[in-house]
Amino acid sequence: MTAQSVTILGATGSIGTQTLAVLAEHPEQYRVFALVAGSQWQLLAQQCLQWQPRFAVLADDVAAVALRNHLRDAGSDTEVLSGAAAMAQVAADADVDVVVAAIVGAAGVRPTLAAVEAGKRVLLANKEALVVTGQLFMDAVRRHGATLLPVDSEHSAIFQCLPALNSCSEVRLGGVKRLLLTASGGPFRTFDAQALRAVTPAQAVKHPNWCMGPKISVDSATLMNKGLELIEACWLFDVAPAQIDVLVHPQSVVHSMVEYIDGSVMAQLGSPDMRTPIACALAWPQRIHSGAERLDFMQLAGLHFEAPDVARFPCLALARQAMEAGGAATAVLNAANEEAVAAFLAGQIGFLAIAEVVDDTLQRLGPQTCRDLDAVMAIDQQARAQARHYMAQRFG
Ligand SMILES: NC(=O)C1=CN([C@@H]2O[C@H](COP(=O)(O)OP(=O)(O)OC[C@H]3O[C@@H](n4cnc5c(N)ncnc54)[C@H](OP(=O)(O)O)[C@@H]3O)[C@@H](O)[C@H]2O)C=CC1
Ligand SMILES: CC(=O)[C@@H](O)[C@H](O)COP(=O)(O)O
Ligand SMILES: [Mn+2]
Repeated sequence: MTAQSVTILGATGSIGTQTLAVLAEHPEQYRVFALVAGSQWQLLAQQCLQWQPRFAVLADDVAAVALRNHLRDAGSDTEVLSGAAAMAQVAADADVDVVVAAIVGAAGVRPTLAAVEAGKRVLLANKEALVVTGQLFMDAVRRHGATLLPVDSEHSAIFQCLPALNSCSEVRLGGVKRLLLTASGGPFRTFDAQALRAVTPAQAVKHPNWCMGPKISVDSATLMNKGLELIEACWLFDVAPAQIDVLVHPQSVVHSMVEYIDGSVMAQLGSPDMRTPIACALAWPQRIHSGAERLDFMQLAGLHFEAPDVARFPCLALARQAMEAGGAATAVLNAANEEAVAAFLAGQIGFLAIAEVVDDTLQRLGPQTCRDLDAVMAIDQQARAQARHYMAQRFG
C-alpha cells in the first residue's frame, strides 16, 4: 500500500498538532507533503525537522525568512514559501491526497477551497470556511468531486450516526427527523448575567473538557461555537436550521445524535479527544488507532442534558437567525464575531460585548446576496470594518 500524502493547513495549532500525533501512530500509511501555519516559525521548524515535508508555508513573510534560514542551517531539504498563493498551491498540488483544513477563521477559506477545487480528500476542521462560503463551498465540493469529511467532533458524530456515506457531499437523509447537536455549555454555563459581565479572557479560554485554540475556546464560552456548528451542520448534511436542536451536555461524552422518524436515536460517544474524529476522517471508511484514551463507562458520574439559555448566551440565536436569513448573513456574522473575539482577547471589550457587536453588524449589513467568492470576501471585509467602527465608537 502506498502512503497517503498529507498537507496540513494550520499545522502548529491544536488540530494541526493532534493530526501529526495521529499520523505518528501510522508512519507506514501517511507522509507529510506540506505544513502550513501563520507566523509561529519555531514550532513549524521543529515539525519540519521531524516530518521532512516537501514544503513549509507561512502566512507571514518575515517569519518565513527566519524559518528558511533555520532549516537551511539544519541541513533540511524542505522548501519554505510564504503567502496566500503558496498555501493554495500546496493544498492543490497533484502529489497531495489529503488536506487537513485546520487554519482558524476566514483566513482558511481560500486554501481550503483550493483543495476542494483540486478534488482532494478534505478533512474539515475550519468551520468558519463553510460558514463564510456555504453554498459556494458545497457546490465546489460536488462540481470538483472532492471528498469532504468532518473533523469537528459533533459533525463527525452525526456523520457516523447517519446511514453509510463516503463523504458529506453524498448525504441522503432517508428517515432522519432531526439532528441533535450537543454543546458543553462552556466555562460559564452556570454563571448569571451579572457574573458574565466580569469574566476575563483567561477564564474564557479555559474550556472545561477540551484543549483548543483561543478563538474557538471563546466561541465555546459565548455559545457562538454552537451557532457556527449549527450553520456548518446545515451545509454538511443539507438540513434546514429548524431540523437541528442544540442540547447542552456538560460532560462532552455524547458528541451529537441523529433522531430517526421511527423513534430511534443514534448517538456517537467517546472521550473528549480530537484525535478520535481526526483519525476517523483520515481513515474513513476504515478505522485506525488514534491514541485517544478509551471511554470508561465505570468512571462516568452520569450524562446530563439541559436546554441552552439564549438569554444569557445570545450568540446561538444570532447564528440561527443568520442561517435562516440566508445570503451573506452568515459571512457577516462570522466576520463580526472574529473581530469581536480578537478585541475581547486583547482586553479591549468585555465578554457580553461580543454578542452586541455581532448583533449590531448583522442589523446594519443584513442578508446581502453574493454570486462568487470575491463578493463574499468583500462582504467579510465590510463587516469587519463595520464591527471595528462600532467597537471604536462604543468602547473607545
Ligand atoms: N481545537 C479543536 O479542538 C477544534 C478546532 N476546530 C476548528 O479548527 C480550526 C483550528 O482551531 P485550533 O486548532 O483550535 O486553532 P489554533 O489557534 O490552535 O491554531 C490555528 C492554526 O491556524 C494557523 N493560522 C492562523 N492564521 C493563519 C493564517 N492567516 N494563515 C495560515 N495559517 C494561519 C495558526 O498558525 P500560527 O500557530 O503560526 O499562528 C495555527 O496553525 C478552527 O476553525 C476551529 O474552529 C474544530 C473543532 C475542534
Ligand atoms: C472539540 C470540538 O468539536 C469543539 O467544537 C467543542 O465542541 C467545543 O465545545 P462546546 O460544545 O463547548 O462548543
Ligand atoms: Mn465542535
